[in-house]
Amino acid sequence: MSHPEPVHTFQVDLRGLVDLLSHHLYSSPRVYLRELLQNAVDAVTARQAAFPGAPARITVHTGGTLSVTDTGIGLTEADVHTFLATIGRSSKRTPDGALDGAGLDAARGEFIGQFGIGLLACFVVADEITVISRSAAHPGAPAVEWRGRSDGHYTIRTLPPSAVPEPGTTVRLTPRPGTEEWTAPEQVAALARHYGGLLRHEVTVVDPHGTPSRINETPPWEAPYASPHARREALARHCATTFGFTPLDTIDLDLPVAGLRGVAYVLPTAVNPARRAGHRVHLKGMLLSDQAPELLPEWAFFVRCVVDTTSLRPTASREGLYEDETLAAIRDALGARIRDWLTGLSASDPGLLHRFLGVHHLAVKALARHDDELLRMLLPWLPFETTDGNVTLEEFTRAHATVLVTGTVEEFRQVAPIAAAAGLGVVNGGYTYDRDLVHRLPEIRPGTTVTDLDPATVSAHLDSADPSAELSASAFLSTARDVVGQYGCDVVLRSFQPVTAPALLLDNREARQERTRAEIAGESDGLWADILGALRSEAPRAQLVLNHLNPLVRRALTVTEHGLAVTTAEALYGQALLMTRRPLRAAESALLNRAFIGLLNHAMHDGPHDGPHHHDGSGPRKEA
Ligand SMILES: Nc1ncnc2c1ncn2[C@@H]1O[C@H](COP(=O)(O)OP(=O)(O)OP(=O)(O)O)[C@@H](O)[C@H]1O
Repeated sequence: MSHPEPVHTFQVDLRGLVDLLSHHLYSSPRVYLRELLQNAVDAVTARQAAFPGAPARITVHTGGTLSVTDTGIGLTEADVHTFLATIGRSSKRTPDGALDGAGLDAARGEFIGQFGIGLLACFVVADEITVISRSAAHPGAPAVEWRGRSDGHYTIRTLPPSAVPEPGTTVRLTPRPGTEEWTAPEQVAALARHYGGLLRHEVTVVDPHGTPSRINETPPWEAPYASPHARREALARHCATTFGFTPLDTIDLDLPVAGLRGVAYVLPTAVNPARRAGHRVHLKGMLLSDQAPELLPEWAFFVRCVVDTTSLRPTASREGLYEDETLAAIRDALGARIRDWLTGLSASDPGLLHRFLGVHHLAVKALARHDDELLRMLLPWLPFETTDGNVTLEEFTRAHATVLVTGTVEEFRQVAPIAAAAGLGVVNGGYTYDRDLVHRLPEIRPGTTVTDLDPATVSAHLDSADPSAELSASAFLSTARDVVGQYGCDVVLRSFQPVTAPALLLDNREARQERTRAEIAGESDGLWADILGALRSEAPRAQLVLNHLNPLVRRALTVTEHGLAVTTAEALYGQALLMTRRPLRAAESALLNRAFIGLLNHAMHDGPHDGPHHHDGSGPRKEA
């Protein structure tokens, strides 16, 4: 015979549970006021639903004892046992509504509370809470007084109706020694404004002298204004008091399906894209979080939002947004709104667009790389560093049918003046996103050509020296080719502006890599040398372009004494190296030193210096 096994119920250590919920769920004791306001709002909402036109007021009295009184639905004695005295039970969902069940979904439509634990937050600042209530739904029922203690015990007594003349609820608490700072009158007023500034029902805080202050106001995006200008000004002021900056512009956010309204303020200064901005999210007026980056897509880091919504879900601590499909959908929709604003600007307010891009171009560039439509609309407006200065691609392409892009900032710095003088249009592609973006220009402006700048392109655009000059320079050029050839570099003679530049070293990444490979291969032996040798590529070599217009070069071309020619070639190459602004390798620094000492020796009529010199007479000479 098997007996049915006895079923037990979990035993709950009330003190432990109350302590856990009240002290560890919330980040700061200050949330007690939010929970009290929230319960009052929900009670008023419930009464309004049952009795439209009933009074809807919430009053906070400050002083030694704090009380929050509402004209809400109130509680009968039975309600108190069921809802107030049962942790985790809430009147705001159906009894079988599990935390994500249907009952909860229904409740979310109207109420802010849902978990049935909010009141416990009061035990962070007080050891005892008193609730005095009279039901609006059962006006004949006696008023009831509930006293709950943080050790989990409570008492209930009924009061004569005269003790509580109007339906509604008052929650009263006296701070525990040490927590008075959270219930001090100014603190309570500040907290009430912080959390309840956008509540829809009248909220008043009364100071110990009996002076009332109205706490809540119509959200500034909903208030009526005399003109669009007045509205803009009011919103700018709201942004300044809320976030501490005057916005470049204000974007209205309105998603009726999500019961969401609010504004996005455009930051007037650049911010670090990696630091996502915190947005203020209100739930049915009550502030849920003032640090919610998850409200917007990552790319929208140039705005700060304030929104009020009916559809987002809070986490149990009410300090964050519950990451669900609704939040994801809202994020996408708000992202689309901000993007529309941006694309609309080019038509509606180009001046503002320019100012915006002046500050946030990096954000837009990051965004445009993944968004074809945005790219099409904004690429022509984006500023780039070019040989024509800091201009938009629109202006730039008017002057240059072919757009050359450098791969690095250094390349641009070195080549830009010479390329510009030769009539070439070069864009600095060395900054984040720029090279990628410029390469997409032909998609938007058919007929435009975009090419990576390589040494051959530049030297092809420089005028050749006339043949007779080339001929008379051939002896020096040959020596120079031997000398500079050791560094994987060719030498050519051209005429280019500015005349002050003696030489230009055109180098690109592949050429540099090939030199590194050759260098390592030269130093290693055995297997490594073979492998590296096999990797030898036909990468373009660097080019030292000597400027035939430059007086120093003209003088160098006349040097006939071999030792001096070698030293001069080294000096010219060294100077061009310095102009590339890239760090010198050890061999290059050594070359520079050697060249200077060599020149010095010659100047002192010492003749060629006699230290170890691997070019001495060893290079293939073309003439005696
Ligand atoms: N001011 C009030 N007027 C009427 N009923 C109230 C009031 N305050 C609390 N209650 C009742 O007590 C219950 C428990 O309140 P509590 O704040 O602990 O949880 P909740 O508001 O339901 O949910 P949450 O944990 O999300 O705040 C409420 O569901 C409500 O029925």
